[in-house]
Amino acid sequence: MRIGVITFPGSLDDRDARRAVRLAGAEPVALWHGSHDLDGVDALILPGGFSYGDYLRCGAIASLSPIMSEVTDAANKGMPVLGICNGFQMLTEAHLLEGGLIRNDHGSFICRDQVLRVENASTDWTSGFEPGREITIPLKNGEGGFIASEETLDRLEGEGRVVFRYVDVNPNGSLRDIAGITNERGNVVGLMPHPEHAVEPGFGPDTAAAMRSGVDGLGFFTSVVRRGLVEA
Ligand SMILES: NC(=O)CC[C@H](N)C(=O)O
Repeated sequence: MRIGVITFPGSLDDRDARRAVRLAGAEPVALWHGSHDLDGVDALILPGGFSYGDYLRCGAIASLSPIMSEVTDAANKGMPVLGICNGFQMLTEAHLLEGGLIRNDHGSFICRDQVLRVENASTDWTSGFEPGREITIPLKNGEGGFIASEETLDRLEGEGRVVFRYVDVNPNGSLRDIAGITNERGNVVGLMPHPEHAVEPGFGPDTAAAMRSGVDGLGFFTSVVRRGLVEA
């Protein structure tokens, strides 16, 4: 399986995403935002970072990059697409996911190890987790507050499209503690915390629970690889 990781001007975590893909047993493919060529990949990752210096709104300018028309077509045809942090912001700006991300309610950038509950373990990127499993992965952002209308929130909840919820602490004022969501089909997933930074023991979060595994983020990448192999 070949998984494309798109680099935008100001991307930061594209390299770690490619490393996570490799550790999960797939081939990472570096893609450039200014291209219209997805190079025949089987899945896509929009990585974290500070695309276009976070001007206007985080992810707003990157969502208009040339490659986003191909990303949109591929997503609508069912290709697995994962947006991590800045990538999640781009997916909402591109209307591939609902809602939006606003400035953290406390007004500051936050960087911490964050516990999440996997609420939906049937998406392309979470099928390897048991439903309800709690995982710890890093969180680092300035605009992580998830918002949507009450009607949209009710629909997301009713359709099981809240994929991750913050546990213990709501770090940014996200409505209903939502950390990540999916589209109707379950192939497009976006979340604020960073699974690609928790894929190797000794390099991820240093809380006691996370130290026991250190690889809570790897399941995102192995989930899509396993699904790809099953469907191949
Ligand atoms: N880690 C990230 O991707 C950060 C996203 C964005 N620049 C923010 O601060 O919200």
